[in-house]
Amino acid sequence: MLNSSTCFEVTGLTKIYGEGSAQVRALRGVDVTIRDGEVIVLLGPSGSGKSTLLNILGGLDTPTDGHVFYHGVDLTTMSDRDLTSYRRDNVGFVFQNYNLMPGLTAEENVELVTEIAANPLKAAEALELVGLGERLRHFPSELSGGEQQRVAIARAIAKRPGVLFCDEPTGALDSTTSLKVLRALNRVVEELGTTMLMVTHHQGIAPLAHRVLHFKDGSVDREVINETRARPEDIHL
Ligand SMILES: Nc1ncnc2c1ncn2[C@@H]1O[C@H](COP(=O)(O)OP(=O)(O)OP(=O)(O)O)[C@@H](O)[C@H]1O
Repeated sequence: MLNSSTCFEVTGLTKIYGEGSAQVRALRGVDVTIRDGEVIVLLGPSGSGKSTLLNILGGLDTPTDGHVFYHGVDLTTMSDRDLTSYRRDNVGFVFQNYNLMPGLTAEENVELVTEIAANPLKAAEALELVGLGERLRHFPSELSGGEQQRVAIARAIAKRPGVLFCDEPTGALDSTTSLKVLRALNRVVEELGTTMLMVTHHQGIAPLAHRVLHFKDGSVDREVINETRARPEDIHL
């Protein structure tokens, strides 16, 4: 297992959406500790709270109760302004939809982030890391779905975030393309040491994790530790 310090300490995390009869308990007192450099895969049925946990840890949403400490600092008591700084300085997000700017090239899409980051990779370096060093001047419409997702990954990691959150990053891709995207993510975590949390419906991705959290009804129902992480070359989707 990793010999590193605590990245996230999550205690009693509860999220209730809505009120009265429309109330949904998305998280029911989640306790989990995540270490720096860990790769975590979150699995579980639709609606079991995976994205809600990711969004709260990423500072995109706030809990109803409980605490999230990032390197010892409690996100749940931060002002909106501090939470914005936390997101800007520490967090990268990759979603199922690539959300690239259609009028900008791959390089320019990544530069949108590198221009405002403190110690970024060069956009070209970030694109090189995800295997798109030859596609800098291409527009999103000139790239395949998997290539567009890799631009989105380059954009997310160019600021060298401490944590990378991926919500169904391969959800819109076929298995061959998914493996290319997973290879790019794997290279990022290995070369930059980024902590990564990935929500997926694809059980076959689980061997890539140090630890797999199985969600059920807003809780972590079961946790599986992989003694050895598989490489993307070794899994079949
Ligand atoms: N903004 C919101 N308003 C109201 N309910 C919400 C909101 N976001 C999520 N929920 C509800 O909270 C519960 C948990 O949702 P969440 O998206 O975390 O699940 P999930 O495990 O990520 O599901 P999926 O695999 O389908 O993405 C669901 O019942 C969902 O409908």
